Amino acid sequence: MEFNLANNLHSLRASAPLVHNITNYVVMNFTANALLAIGASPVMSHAAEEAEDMVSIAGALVVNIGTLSPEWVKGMKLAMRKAAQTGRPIILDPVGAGATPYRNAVLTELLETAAPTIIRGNASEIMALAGTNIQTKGVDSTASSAESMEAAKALSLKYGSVISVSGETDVIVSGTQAAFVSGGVPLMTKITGMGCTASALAGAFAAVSSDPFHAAVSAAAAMSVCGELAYRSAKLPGSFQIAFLDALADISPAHLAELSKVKFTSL
Ligand SMILES: Nc1ncnc2c1ncn2[C@@H]1O[C@H](COP(=O)(O)OP(=O)(O)O)[C@@H](O)[C@H]1O
Ligand SMILES: Cc1ncsc1CCOP(=O)(O)O
Ligand SMILES: [Mg+2]
Repeated sequence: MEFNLANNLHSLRASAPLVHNITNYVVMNFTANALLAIGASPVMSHAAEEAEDMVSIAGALVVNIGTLSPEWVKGMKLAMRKAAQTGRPIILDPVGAGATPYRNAVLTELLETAAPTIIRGNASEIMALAGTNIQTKGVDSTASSAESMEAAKALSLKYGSVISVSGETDVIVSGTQAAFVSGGVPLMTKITGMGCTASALAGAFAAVSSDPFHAAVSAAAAMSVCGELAYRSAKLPGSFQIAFLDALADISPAHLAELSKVKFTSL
C-alpha cells in the first residue's frame, strides 16, 4: 500500500477514534488536548477495574510508563492483554527505559504480556529496551536516533513491532523497512510531553489504519510539521505549546502532506 499522509489524516478526522491512554500525570492534559486538536477522542483511564471494559470500546490503546506504580501496572497488563485478544493496536511509550531497574523490570513484564503494535521512544529508551547498556537521563535521551538504528531493528524483529525513534530525525523501523522523518524544531525537546504526544498521535493514526508502519510515520510527520508551524509564531516554550495545539487543529490533510519530509528505505 502506498503511503498517503493526506488520506491518513483525513481518515483520522472522519472517524475521530477513541484512544484509551494509560499515561503519566505530567502529560495527561497536554496529550488529551493534542488528540482532540488533531481530531481524535481521548480518554485517560488507568484503573485496573475498568481497563478491559475501556479498551474494548476504544480504537487503540496507548500505554505510557512515565509515572509508574504497581497499581497502574496491573491496569496496563489487563488493558494490553484485552487489546491483543480483540485485535486493537497497542502503542507502548517506554518513558525512562534504562533510567532505573524498576522501569526496566516493568517493561519486561509488559512486553511478556502482549507484543506492542508500535513502540515509540527516544533513542536511549529504544536502546535500553533492546538491551544496550545505556543510562537514560531520567526521561531524556542521551543518544541520537541514528545511534539507535541497530537496536530499533533488533527490537522490531524480536516483537514484530513497529519501532519509532524520535529525535532530530525520527527513524521508524518495521522489519526490513525504514522511514526517516525530518523537520521539527529543537524547542520541542524543551517542552515536557512532546514525545508522549508523538506516541498518543501514533495511537490515533493506528486506530484508523490497517498499516501500523504508515500510522507511526504519519504521527511522526504530523509532529514535525506542526512543530515547525508553531515555531513560526512562538519562539518560547510557553507560547509554543499553545501554538503547537493550534497547528494540530488547523493543518489540512493536503498541507500536512505538502510540508512533510519523509524518506523510505529498505534496511
Ligand atoms: N533536535 C530536534 N529537532 C527537531 N525536532 C526534534 C528534535 N528533537 C526532538 N524532536 C521532535 O520532538 C518530539 C519529541 O521527541 P523526543 O524529544 O525525542 O521525545 P521524548 O520527549 O520522548 O524524549 C518528536 O516529534 C521529535 O521529532
Ligand atoms: C518529566 C516526566 N517525568 C515522568 S514522565 C515525564 C514526562 C515525559 O514526557 P516526554 O517523554 O514526552 O518528554
Ligand atoms: Mg518520552
